[in-house]
Amino acid sequence: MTAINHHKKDISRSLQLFKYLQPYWATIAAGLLCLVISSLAGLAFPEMLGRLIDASKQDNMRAIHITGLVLIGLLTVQSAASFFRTVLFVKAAEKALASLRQTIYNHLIQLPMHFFLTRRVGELNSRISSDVMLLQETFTTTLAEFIRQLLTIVGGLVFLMLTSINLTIFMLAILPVMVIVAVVFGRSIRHFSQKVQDQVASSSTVVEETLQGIFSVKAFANEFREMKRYRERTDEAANIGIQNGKYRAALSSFIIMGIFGALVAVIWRGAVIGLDTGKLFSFVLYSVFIGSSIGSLTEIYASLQKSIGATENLFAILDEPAEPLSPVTAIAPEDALHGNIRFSNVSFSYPGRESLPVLRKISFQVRANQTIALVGPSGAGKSTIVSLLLRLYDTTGGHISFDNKDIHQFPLSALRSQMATVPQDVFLFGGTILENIAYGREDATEEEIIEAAQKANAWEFIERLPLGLNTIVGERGMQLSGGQRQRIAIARAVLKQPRILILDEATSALDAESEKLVQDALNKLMEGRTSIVIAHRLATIRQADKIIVIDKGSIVEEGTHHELVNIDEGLYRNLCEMQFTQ
Ligand SMILES: Nc1ncnc2c1ncn2[C@@H]1O[C@H](COP(=O)(O)OP(=O)(O)OP(=O)(O)O)[C@@H](O)[C@H]1O
Repeated sequence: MTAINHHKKDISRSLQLFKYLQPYWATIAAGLLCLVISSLAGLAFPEMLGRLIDASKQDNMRAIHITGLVLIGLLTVQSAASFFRTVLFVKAAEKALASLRQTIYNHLIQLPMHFFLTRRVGELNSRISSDVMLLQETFTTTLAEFIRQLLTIVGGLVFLMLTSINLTIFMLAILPVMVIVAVVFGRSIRHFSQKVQDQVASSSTVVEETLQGIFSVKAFANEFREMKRYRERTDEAANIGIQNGKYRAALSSFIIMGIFGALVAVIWRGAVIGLDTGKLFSFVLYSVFIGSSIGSLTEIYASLQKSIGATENLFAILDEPAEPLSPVTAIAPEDALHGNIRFSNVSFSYPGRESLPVLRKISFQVRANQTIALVGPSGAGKSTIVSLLLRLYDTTGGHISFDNKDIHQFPLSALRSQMATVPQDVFLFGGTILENIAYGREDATEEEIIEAAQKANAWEFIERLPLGLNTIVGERGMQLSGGQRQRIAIARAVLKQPRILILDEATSALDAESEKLVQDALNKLMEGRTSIVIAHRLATIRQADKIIVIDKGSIVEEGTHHELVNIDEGLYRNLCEMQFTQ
């Protein structure tokens, strides 16, 4: 019962797909018309061939020529119609699928962070590419084929009935049965071939493993054990292969006996009831058409099933609730941040890991334009505090407020657009340096970008590159050093002019020169705005207005550098001693 309901839901889902095709209904209607014309022309073909044969038997030259011309005309119509059918269907399908891809991607990118915690990027990517590709196949080919085969079957049957009802019934009793058996048989053989391939793959794993680990094989004198293992796997593959060969042989015998036998039976029967040669000829041709159409229908059914599955996957993404985002053009005065932040008894655990509290009743306050540093051992929860500040996740307890206004009262996009982060691992997109800096503010002019690069101490290395700002970075371009990447991220932040700046210090040590350049750039950037620094190297945060020491999700110490180093046995003092005595 539930399976049936599920199936119904899938189908109604698939019908929703037609919404994307709707804007192109005129193109599709024209395509359908071409499809009907080409199918009808195809259907008339055996009939005309039969007439040609009859005419030649009667030595009627005039009829021979006319029928020949009609046949050529039919072919011309059919080829032209099938040309336009393909062009029109592809056009409608491509446009509809592009809009489906856009809808899915637009939704996906607006989903909250926790959605991405449980999904793999590869899986999501394959939904947008291969699942949509499957639908492409369906819309451009499968559906058209489905209609064409149906028309062929129905139209073919009409022609057959007109020729001889008696023989039609005889044919229907045997041919479709044979075709369906052959197709089902063929499909199960394909499944079986998959098994053979799996077995072969498993035997080659033995070869790969043992050759890669040849040292261990020899060191443990395990050659004979491996030989036995390989023999077992290959023998098994051979057995399955032999079994598969038997099935395949049986299938070809079946096709010869069953399908050709059925055709012979039809011809025999036709001869018995005394059908004209031409009529018999077209009868057999129609029977072949119908037989192959029935065969393709089962294939089409399988492929439609796959498309329904793909649709289900795609719509599952659309079912996820998105974040309430909106394009930010200007910040409304009431949404403008002044830079005061307050955490009151904030607790948090990551979605799906509710039993593991990551933050426990954290309370602290930052006043506008202050710099505070978050310090603590790895895994203490520092990055998590930053994620909550950006409202990438919602707290599970307590409140966060900006300028005494609850975080939820700010439109999400407006809130995030007033903060900038310089992360530990700076992610650069595969474009130019210019584009990467402009990620901070899309409408920035080249002068502003250069100015930002100068403030970030990035300009001097950019200037020295042959292509300057137009140097391509990333995988297919130039690889930048850690310090250079950070300065690009700082330039992004400079361009954005955020009210609140979040710095996640790089843990990997930079050389002294880059370190100084990065630090100088950061110091300039931090002026006149609220800054939150996740500090790994404690030497850089002595000037912070406040240092918050976090351990296992709780605040354990809080104060200036001077206050904290004076706490006997304090965690901060301990961390400092460890770093400075190294
Ligand atoms: N996406 C996540 N899902 C589940 N648990 C997470 C996730 N991210 C972090 N955690 C857990 O939350 C805890 C705090 O992590 P967080 O990244 O905030 O620590 P951190 O203090 O920034 O550490 P580090 O200095 O190593 O960056 C860790 O125990 C971590 O395992």
